[in-house]
Amino acid sequence: MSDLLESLGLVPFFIQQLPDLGLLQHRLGRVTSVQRSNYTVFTGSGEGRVEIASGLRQSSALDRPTVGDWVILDESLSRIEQVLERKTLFKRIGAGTNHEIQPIAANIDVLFIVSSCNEEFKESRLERYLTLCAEAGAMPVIVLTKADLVDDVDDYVRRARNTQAGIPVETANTLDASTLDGVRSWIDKHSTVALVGSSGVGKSTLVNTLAEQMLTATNDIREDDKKGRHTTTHRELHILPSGGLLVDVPGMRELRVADIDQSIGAVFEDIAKMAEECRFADCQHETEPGCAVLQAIEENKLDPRRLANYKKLQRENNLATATLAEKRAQGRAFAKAVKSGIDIKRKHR
Ligand SMILES: Nc1nc2c(ncn2[C@@H]2O[C@H](COP(=O)(O)OP(=O)(O)OP(=O)(O)O)[C@@H](O)[C@H]2O)c(=O)[nH]1
Ligand SMILES: [Zn+2]
Repeated sequence: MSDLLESLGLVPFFIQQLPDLGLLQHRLGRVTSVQRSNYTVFTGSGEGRVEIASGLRQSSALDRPTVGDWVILDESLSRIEQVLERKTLFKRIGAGTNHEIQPIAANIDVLFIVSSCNEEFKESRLERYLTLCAEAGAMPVIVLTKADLVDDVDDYVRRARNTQAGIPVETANTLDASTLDGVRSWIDKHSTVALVGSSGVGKSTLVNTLAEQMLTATNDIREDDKKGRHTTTHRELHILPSGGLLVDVPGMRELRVADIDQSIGAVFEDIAKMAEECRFADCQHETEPGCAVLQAIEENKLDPRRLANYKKLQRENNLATATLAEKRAQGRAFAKAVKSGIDIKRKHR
């Protein structure tokens, strides 16, 4: 296997899916950026711009390639023929008219959920990101930045640890590389990481310090296109100089709730467990008698804020699911109306 493929994060999970190991030579690659129907793919023989085969173009949005995907190219190395099964997938509800669920980034192993030790820090925000991370199937790590600016870092760490059982929490001054050993310990040479967090918490600074200032230099590569103009290739998957990969796509920064029903239970395991003791199986933990969750709040075993956020995320998920179903029904009705319009026209001819 080429060193390049290895440094791109190729692991047995993907190799095992190849029908023929000969594909490793030139035809297996990883998607490093997507721009409309243009895909940049890195293979063992370097970087190339490709399109997708017509079969894939007709498949649902979720099945089409996205940044981080491992793909197989056709023999002419100009089209993506197949997308390998993904380890993890971050997705969102598309902004288009049909509200399709679209992939944002695939095969991210570790998600750094970045928050700073100041007013920006909110448990509810962390819980939201944790739920989305559980939905994607990635490993979450909370990174608390600006630790150099406060005296009570331990208090932030304690609060962050309470957002999900067993969640790792690292602290950092992102301007000082010597404080990043904890963060670095989560990045091994085959792993792909991504960051989420509010504006200003230090994501870019963290990335730049991790990459020893080299990333921004390699970020955008100017090259000549066929018409002799300068174009800028923007990569969204970067190889870190110290090994490991970083996905930086705009969509990751504004993660929104979409179909997280199962994952809410994973993050709020404590509440789910308590709810098993409620008298009524469908207890909403509002005013019901014999509610074990409300009792836990009364006994100071559960933060009322956490219960409120749990309910809020559930409501949002229900709403997103309902909106999606409604839009799809509207879409079908519209398609039917158009079709019957065509039928009517035909009859009149
Ligand atoms: N003292 C201190 N300052 C920090 C730290 N992290 C970030 N900053 C500062 O906070 C400001 C915002 O940092 P950015 O890295 O731009 O934040 P960001 O999360 O990338 O923000 P967006 O690009 O808007 O999403 C900059 O002025 C940084 O120098 C830290 O750990 N300690
Ligand atoms: Zn209850």
